[in-house]
Amino acid sequence: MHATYRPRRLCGAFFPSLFLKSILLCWPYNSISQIIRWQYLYKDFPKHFTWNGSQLRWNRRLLKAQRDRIVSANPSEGERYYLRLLLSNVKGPTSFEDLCTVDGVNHTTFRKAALEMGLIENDKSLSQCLAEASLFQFPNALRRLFATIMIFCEPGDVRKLWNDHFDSLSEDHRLHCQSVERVRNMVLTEIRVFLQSMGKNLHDFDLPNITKDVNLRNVGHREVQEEYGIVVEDEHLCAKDSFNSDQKVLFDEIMTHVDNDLPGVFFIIGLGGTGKTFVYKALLAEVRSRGLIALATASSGAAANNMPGGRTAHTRFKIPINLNNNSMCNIKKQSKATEVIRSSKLIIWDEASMAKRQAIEAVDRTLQDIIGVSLPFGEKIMVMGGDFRQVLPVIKRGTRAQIVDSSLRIVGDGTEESIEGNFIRIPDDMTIPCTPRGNSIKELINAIFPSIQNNLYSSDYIISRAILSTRNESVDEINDKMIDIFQGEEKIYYSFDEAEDDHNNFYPIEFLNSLTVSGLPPHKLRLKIGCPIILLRNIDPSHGLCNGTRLICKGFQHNVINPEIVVGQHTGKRVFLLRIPLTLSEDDMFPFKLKRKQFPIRLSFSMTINKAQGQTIPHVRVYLPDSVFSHGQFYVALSRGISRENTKVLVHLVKDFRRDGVYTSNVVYQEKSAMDETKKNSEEISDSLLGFGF
Ligand SMILES: Nc1ncnc2c1ncn2[C@@H]1O[C@H](COP(=O)(O)OP(=O)(O)OP(=O)(O)O)[C@@H](O)[C@H]1O
Repeated sequence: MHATYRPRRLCGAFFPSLFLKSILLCWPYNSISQIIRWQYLYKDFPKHFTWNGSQLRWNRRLLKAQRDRIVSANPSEGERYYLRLLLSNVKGPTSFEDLCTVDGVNHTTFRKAALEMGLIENDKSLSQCLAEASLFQFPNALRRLFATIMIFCEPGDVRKLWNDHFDSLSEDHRLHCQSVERVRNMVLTEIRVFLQSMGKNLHDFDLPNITKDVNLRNVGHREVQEEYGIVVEDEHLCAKDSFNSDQKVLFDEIMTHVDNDLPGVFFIIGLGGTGKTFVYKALLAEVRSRGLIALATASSGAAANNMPGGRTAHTRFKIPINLNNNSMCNIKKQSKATEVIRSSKLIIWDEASMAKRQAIEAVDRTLQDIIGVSLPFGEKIMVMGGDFRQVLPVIKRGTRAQIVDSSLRIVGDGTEESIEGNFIRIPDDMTIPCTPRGNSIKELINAIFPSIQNNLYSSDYIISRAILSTRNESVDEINDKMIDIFQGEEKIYYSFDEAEDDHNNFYPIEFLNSLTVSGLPPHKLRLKIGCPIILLRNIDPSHGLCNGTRLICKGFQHNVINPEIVVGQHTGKRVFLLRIPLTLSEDDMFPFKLKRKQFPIRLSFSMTINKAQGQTIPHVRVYLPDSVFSHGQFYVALSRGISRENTKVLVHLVKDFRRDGVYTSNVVYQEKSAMDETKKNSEEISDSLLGFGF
């Protein structure tokens, strides 16, 4: 891309002593008001204004906007690079002094200003992150944060971090214990537990040894102890008393297998909200109350969080990311993970319909191998469940045939009357009238977040509503508008992006920053106290931090965020999050590998339909500027709410499709797969909630 105005003027800001009449130097004297200036970045200014050299002033550009860019600068160029970075991020600066002023403090160098603004990474960010987190005084969460840093951030000097922050890490224990050695052992033991839950150990890092075990629960196989230690809730134990007939048949059948030590594989299929999770919880409680191990797993973190002791199937079985038809899970026969699986009486896998067929087959093969029995799932009692009307396994840019091949089964019954192929009519009482794009978003927001200013600090209010849409662009647009409306102190976190192995600087930072990538957080993350966020990675699944966990931001500092978990079994827990390096597992979108260091979260006033799968959201608005594009999306969107009255849809009308009423095109795959053949030979329990065993 080339600049279309003369470089002498563009470069003025880079060489102020040579070219005095640059934008920055002229702004104080020209007629453009401050309000207008604040709307534009330096690089965008020539798109909207032209420079009149004789009058030494900027005038509004009357002709079509010009394409432009600031000449590039390399980090090795020092101040020139940092000036460019500031100009690319600060809107409407009036002078160089103004550009270097952050929170009222004037900095003497561009680098210092960029650092204070969070535009460049601080060498001491990890230490600062721990220091800032200690101000919130949640020592247990601080120890988890320490473990998270060890796992995700590859700190250079672990021992120094430990020494520098030992006082804060041990603050609560020191109140009750005089012995420094015992306190150190207690802190290290807890950190060891957190590390182990994330698949690492204390001796993987340069940390002191535990000289004496202070926690008996950790003797022997910790994972096994942990499963035995899961508290059985009375509510779940008594759930069977309110079962409907289908649930009762299922529960009794599965418990007969448990009681008589019979192997069995069951698949529970039911529409969203028909009580599958209700049955899983009752089964888990019943088996655990007998002193046996029942493992709760699910394909998504959100569903795993809905069951006590729930883990994602990927974490529990260590399913490889890149799967083929012969894959095995990464579990060693002598490992603790194997011991837990061997000791279990029952395994539940919720949302198995969302898992890739190859993942389930890998678990089947692995269980047969580690248990040493060549029967399905090594003769374990395996209860899988799901709803094939919902979103199927995600195959990036996969064809319909590839998606079908990766799925266990497709049950798009497609009973809804459709016209012109796949258009279905949305009931009138569920539609919101469509207005031009900008207005419709405004109306959606007003409809679902009425009186938001009176509810800024009500987590229940905020978390019980969301706008769902198909694509990230719409979701980001809504979230941007919402965070504008949301009142309160704002914090902006910029990501630190790099193209791995790009030694020739082919991909400038500015370009990397501009990329919006599904599955990665934004470059510019705007947060306010009380705003809802959703986690994009499995950080610490056993403590509720899974991909899909919803949280509310309760506090922030420069390098750390302190949110509260607001859904699932860990509701109410305060945690710490920090910037971690993130890449995409299957990154074939760019000819380079994008590495983005950012808090692994997005705002969740609005989220994609796929991200909402497994979540229950009482007030839902579905925004469809374009129609859904994959099997089950529309069904998932409509089944997130808990009532028809509180679920409404706004569809942008399709050109050339003129009919009374609101129509949208739906995608339903009706192919049959191998699983259907199996089902034909098995006993169906009911249409609404069916299970089968073999
Ligand atoms: N027999 C029952 N008695 C009382 N409440 C029930 C019963 N069955 C289900 N529920 C309630 O109905 C709601 C929906 O049930 P549940 O979450 O188990 O459905 P689901 O099939 O797992 O839904 P999804 O597929 O969306 O996850 C829950 O609030 C649950 O407590």
